[in-house]
Amino acid sequence: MKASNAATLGGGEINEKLRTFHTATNDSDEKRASLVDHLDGFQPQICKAHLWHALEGFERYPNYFHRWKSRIDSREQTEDHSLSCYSESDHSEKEMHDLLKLEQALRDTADSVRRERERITQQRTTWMQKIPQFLQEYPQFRKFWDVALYDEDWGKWCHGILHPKLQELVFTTNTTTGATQLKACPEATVAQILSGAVRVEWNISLLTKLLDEECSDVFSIPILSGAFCRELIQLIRSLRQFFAQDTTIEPPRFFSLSHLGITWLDDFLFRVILYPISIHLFDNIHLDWYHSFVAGYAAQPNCVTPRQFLVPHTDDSEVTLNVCLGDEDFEGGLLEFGPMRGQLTKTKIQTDKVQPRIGYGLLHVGRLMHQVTPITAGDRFAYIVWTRSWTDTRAKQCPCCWLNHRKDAGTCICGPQWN
Ligand SMILES: O=C(O)CCC(=O)C(=O)O
Ligand SMILES: [Fe+2]
Repeated sequence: MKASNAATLGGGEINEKLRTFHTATNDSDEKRASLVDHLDGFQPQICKAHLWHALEGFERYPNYFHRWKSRIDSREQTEDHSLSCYSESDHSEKEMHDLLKLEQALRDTADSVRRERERITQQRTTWMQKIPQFLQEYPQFRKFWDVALYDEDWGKWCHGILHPKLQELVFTTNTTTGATQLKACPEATVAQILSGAVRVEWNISLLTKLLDEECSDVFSIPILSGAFCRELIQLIRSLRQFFAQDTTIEPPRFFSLSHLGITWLDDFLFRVILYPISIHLFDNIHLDWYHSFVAGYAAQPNCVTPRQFLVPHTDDSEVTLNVCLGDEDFEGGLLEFGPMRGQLTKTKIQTDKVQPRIGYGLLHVGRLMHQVTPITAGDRFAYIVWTRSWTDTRAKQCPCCWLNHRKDAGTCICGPQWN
């Protein structure tokens, strides 16, 4: 099945979903009301907090479920002023019933993880099966899939891809052999760096020459050449059009070139730019994984450029790299940066405007508020790489505290005071 155009057009919402907002208070009041009159109130399948409590409780003390009887006892006593009509065996049955419900909720969760894994695998296989046909129609893009690139030396590899300033500062020529080398790791081959077998380390003086602080906590760095950005845009447009023609498959909603078999660009951006530079810029962050996608914008959104603007948000990332690809003549589409997540007040937020420059990447932590102003003319493409780290800020906080902007986790089930 092919998704309808309407489903793939976003118009600036995060994740391009249509959202209906309820206030948090109404939501939880309603939920509480429906659960409170229900003697059998444990609902791990519909109430995530119940599932969490049961799991955490299980972890923390033995016989967790035995304690749950007290709720029934006290209700019985206040309502009837008599002893509970529940017998011991009723209580045991309830415990067993709750355990069964917990097991079921966990099985359902595992099932949906499995279904998602199968869906993703199937979807990627389908997309990859279409690539040979795409390359028949568009042979000019063959080199993007050419894995032989990995065997090239750095000189051939980066020719035409990198911004001249990056190339000049990061590469050097071996005077004896004449081969181009990465200054930071002179002995390393393209394949070793892109696979992560050899780690790149930047020194501060090199970074000082390359980086500019565009506004507080947002750094820019020249990465890709203008010509390569143009080629990338042509590739993205052609892929979009190719997939849009095919009514038998669901097209990728956001283009991740890696999911279509082009992994070297992401590997380069992660291993040469994001990982080693973040260590210096963002408090010694060591990044673990990355996910990239292309965001396309136009004054009149369509399937190639589905957004017109982007609402204020923070990213699902520890550090984000946002490389502006162009087009050359787009107007509007400024990036506005606000405060860090959680520092937002009810008053109008102070923002800094940054004009994206073609080929330049912006590096910022994902929890910095940002938005994209409406495009007024032309098309605008951004190559976004989100990264995460299992040892840094986002991974240290439970998702519930994160989403609720809790600074002090004491009120959350994950906090040390919870018992
Ligand atoms: O298009 C941009 O410059 C920013 C996109 C972005 O912030 C996002 O997709 O999360
Ligand atoms: Fe973002």
